[in-house]
Amino acid sequence: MTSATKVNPDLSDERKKVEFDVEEFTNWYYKGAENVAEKRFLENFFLSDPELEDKVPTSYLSHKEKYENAVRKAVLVVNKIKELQADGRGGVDIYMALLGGTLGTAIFREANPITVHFVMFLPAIMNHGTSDQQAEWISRAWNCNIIGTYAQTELGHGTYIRGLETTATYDPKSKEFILNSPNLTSYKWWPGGLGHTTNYAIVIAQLHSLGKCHGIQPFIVQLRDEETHMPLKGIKIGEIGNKVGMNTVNNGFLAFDNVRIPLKNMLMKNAKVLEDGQFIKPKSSVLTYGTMMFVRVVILKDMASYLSKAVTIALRYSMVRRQSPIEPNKPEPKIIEHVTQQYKIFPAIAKVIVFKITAEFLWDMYNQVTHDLDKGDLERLPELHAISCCLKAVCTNEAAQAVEICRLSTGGHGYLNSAGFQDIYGMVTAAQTYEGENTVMFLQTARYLIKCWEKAMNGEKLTPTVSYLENFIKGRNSRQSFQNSPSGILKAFQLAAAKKIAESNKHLEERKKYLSPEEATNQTGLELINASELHCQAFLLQATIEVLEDSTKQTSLQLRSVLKDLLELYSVDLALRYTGSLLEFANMTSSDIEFLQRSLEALLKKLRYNILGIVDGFDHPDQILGSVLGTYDGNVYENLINAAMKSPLNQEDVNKSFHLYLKPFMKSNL
Ligand SMILES: Cc1cc2nc3c(=O)[nH]c(=O)nc-3n(C[C@H](O)[C@H](O)[C@H](O)COP(=O)(O)OP(=O)(O)OC[C@H]3O[C@@H](n4cnc5c(N)ncnc54)[C@H](O)[C@@H]3O)c2cc1C
Repeated sequence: MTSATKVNPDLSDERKKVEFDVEEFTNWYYKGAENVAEKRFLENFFLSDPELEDKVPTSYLSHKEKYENAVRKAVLVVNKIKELQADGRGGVDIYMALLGGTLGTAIFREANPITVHFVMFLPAIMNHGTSDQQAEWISRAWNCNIIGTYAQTELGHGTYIRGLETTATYDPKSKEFILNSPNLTSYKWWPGGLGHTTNYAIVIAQLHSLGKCHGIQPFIVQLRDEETHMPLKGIKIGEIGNKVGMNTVNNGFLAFDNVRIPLKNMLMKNAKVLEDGQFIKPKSSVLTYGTMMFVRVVILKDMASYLSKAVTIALRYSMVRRQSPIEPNKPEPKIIEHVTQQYKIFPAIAKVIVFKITAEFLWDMYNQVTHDLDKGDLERLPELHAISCCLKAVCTNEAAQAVEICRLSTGGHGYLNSAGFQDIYGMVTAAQTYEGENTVMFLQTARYLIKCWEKAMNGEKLTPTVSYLENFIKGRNSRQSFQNSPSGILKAFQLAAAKKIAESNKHLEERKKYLSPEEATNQTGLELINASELHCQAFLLQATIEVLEDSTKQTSLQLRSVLKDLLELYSVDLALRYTGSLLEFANMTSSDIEFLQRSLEALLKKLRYNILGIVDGFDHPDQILGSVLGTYDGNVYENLINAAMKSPLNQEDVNKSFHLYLKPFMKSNL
């Protein structure tokens, strides 16, 4: 972690003031010293390889060069993983660390072009393929003899997958499907790696057989020749162009003109087509939820990781940057002394911990539910689906907002690409849209909440994440006054969520009297989203309170006290951000708000000298941060000028444009 250069005294002085053992926090955060050792080993193994280092910052490369460099590195990384595995080291976790997360994004600042192969193509074959199909494809895919993507979204449809227009028509004579893109809006659009990287895809298409449409089904389709990589006959393929971020993912488009694939290429674990064209319905559609939820857990973990990078950069910079005397005639303070600056960064640091804890909580819940599923028990599946939808939406929304605030907290220098915020933001904001657009995610959770409300009103027992609705209906907590503590704030959120769900349901029912149920839901959408968000915020707080209480039993008093302060800061900030809902629904008064405001200010002050230990404890080496403002040594001005000197324009004193354009132009006006 330590840098070879001399540490800026402003930062080393700050480090001396931290009251807890930073390594103890790191071990707690990564759940054990063994995990920390493994993390550090992997970081060193990959980041010390000169072939994976970018001599010229990739932001100076052309779009094409960036892509080619990313493919080169993707191959190197997979080969290095195989090298590790040959030494008996590491399993699937290594792939997770390198495809996204902090290590993956240190190597691929704008993401890895073959990530979708591992996180969607392979899991799709495992989840939707029969054992014969798995035997045929998995080892070739796992060894990267073929590289695939997941092609669902089209130009015309993303969210509404039933509206997809690509067709797969079964021909019983040849025992083949014929794939077609009947119009421009049916072009596949967005799949990662589809442009020029992959040669296979899972294509989601409308299945037609014996003159009937049987809805969307997954097909495995070869797109390019395995030797020449040329697109196969009838396949039109390319890249969709530059994006806000993730520019090395090579998202592509794809169209089919009478492309034939054999019957065995429809993934048939669930629905089936027989040789004569007969369609056999799947036994249960819920079985397909598994992959989606797994990906959402990964997204939550990634949000914590990406935000932890942004807060580390913002906080370290704030402890070496001096600006604007607070009192006249006094020296300029570190900008962290401005209380408004503390408020920009400290709550975001608390969010990192809350998101990480909740991701792990969700992961345990996912494993429990999958275990129940294997025994044929589907009871908790809708609950898991509902909570994973709103968590995905809240955590990606909040992470995107927080990363942007971190950037703003570093003033003008944060706007430089070398500060590192742009790539982090590109990764985070993309997750607000992919794997289920956030508004739609909130609405899916709301649908579940309304169903639970109806059940609770009928006296039925509810599953744990919604059991607070039963308490509310029984009038157990509706009269309680607001209490300023994490558990008090949690109760207030549960009360507000319950009342908002009740109110949304009331308005929904009123509208259903003169509108169709669907249009009534549409008209009630704003309130439903609000209810869903309150429910989710309550869950995040509840999970964190429970896990922190349990996991800090063995920690030192000093660390426990700082984690308690962070939890309080998180909950107080949350309450202040939602005063509208809490005043309306949760017995909050204006004097409660005044008290919360004082608590917030007191907590910022309390955390002021310990907070650096938390970001240092996230344990991100400089290469992971990839930021001139966030290095461990805090020598930001030296870093800034060194980075500027890497600009290709600075490699010569006079650029040719002077002789070509500026000089003739300037002299012509003599
Ligand atoms: C970086 C990135 C990577 C991606 N990778 C892949 C990939 O590998 N494979 C793949 O198949 N796809 C991929 N996608 C596509 C992604 O899954 C879709 O963009 C996403 O599902 C949203 O669909 P859409 O773009 O059609 O938006 P739309 O569905 O058109 O949404 C536009 C607006 O309409 C609103 N809206 C839509 N429906 C409703 C509703 N029912 N109620 C209320 N509001 C609604 C939305 O909230 C949004 O504001 C990727 C996208 C991105 C950005």
